[in-house]
Amino acid sequence: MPAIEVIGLRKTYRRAFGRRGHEALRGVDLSVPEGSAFGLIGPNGAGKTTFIKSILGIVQPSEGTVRVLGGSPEDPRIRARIGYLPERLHLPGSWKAPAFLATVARLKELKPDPAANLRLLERVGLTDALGRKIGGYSKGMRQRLGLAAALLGNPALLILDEPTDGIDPMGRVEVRRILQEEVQRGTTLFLNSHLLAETERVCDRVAILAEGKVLREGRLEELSRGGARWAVRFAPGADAGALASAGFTAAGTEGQYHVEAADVAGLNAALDKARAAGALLVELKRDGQDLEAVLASAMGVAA
Ligand SMILES: Nc1ncnc2c1ncn2[C@@H]1O[C@H](COP(=O)(O)OP(=O)(O)OP(=O)(O)O)[C@@H](O)[C@H]1O
Repeated sequence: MPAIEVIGLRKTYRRAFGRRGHEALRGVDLSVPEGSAFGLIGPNGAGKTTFIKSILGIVQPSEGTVRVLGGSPEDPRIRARIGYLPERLHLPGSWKAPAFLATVARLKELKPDPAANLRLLERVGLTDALGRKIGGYSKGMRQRLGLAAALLGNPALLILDEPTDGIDPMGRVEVRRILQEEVQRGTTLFLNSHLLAETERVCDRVAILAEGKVLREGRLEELSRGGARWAVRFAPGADAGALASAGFTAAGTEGQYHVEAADVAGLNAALDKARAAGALLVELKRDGQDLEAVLASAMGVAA
């Protein structure tokens, strides 16, 4: 069962006095596998936030069906299993973080657990700010608190709209680590981020949305064409003949090779053969397009 299943989703925002509305989503089909880390990318105004609000039942679709965790997003039992970080977070400025989390936990009908809430605030890096009023928080601190609120109650599905907006580079590393831990725990992650490098590092599947339509969708390595090819650097002195018979082709520069591998197991099998022949691995990277290039070429198709 997919964590999110959307078929034929359309959303037209109505305008006053019967004027023609704005079509933010124009027939979106999307299936997000359970346990995946799914990234939604696309230009400003593509409909990403509208899509997220539709799968949360905040925006009423004009057409189409939305199923989340096997049920309706309007079902309170389904909503209780979703953690959501909105793009624009409204926080009570005169409150402190522990009181805010306790209130969110109560709204989510969770058992009061102040110690668990404090651990969560520590996890998002807010321990030093516990005594401060939220109104004095920086943008990044507000985002961290929003993330803590989304993580309350170990949700089965995490939907995050620009989670690292305003967070400094080191903070982004921490947030990324938290998201990776959540995915390892089995949580499905649905991420909308303008930071493509972020999406690339965290997500295994990506959909490109533009002008209310999905232009491309799939596994990250499938989208970044050439994803089956890896660039490998071995320490000087590697046996070129042995490397060739293990499937490595020399790339010109000393020690630099390419290898084709359909999956991670195939890649490791080739590396095992190289190491068995005495070659020492120095560097390994995917030899494909990055997400920015994938997005640019998809947008070219759309133009
Ligand atoms: N409440 C609304 N009423 C009318 N139009 C809206 C409303 N919300 C969004 N829109 C319009 O729908 C389109 C899609 O907006 P949306 O916020 O979903 O895009 P987005 O991909 O999230 O953009 P961004 O990356 O800039 O946040 C835009 O043209 C926007 O102006």
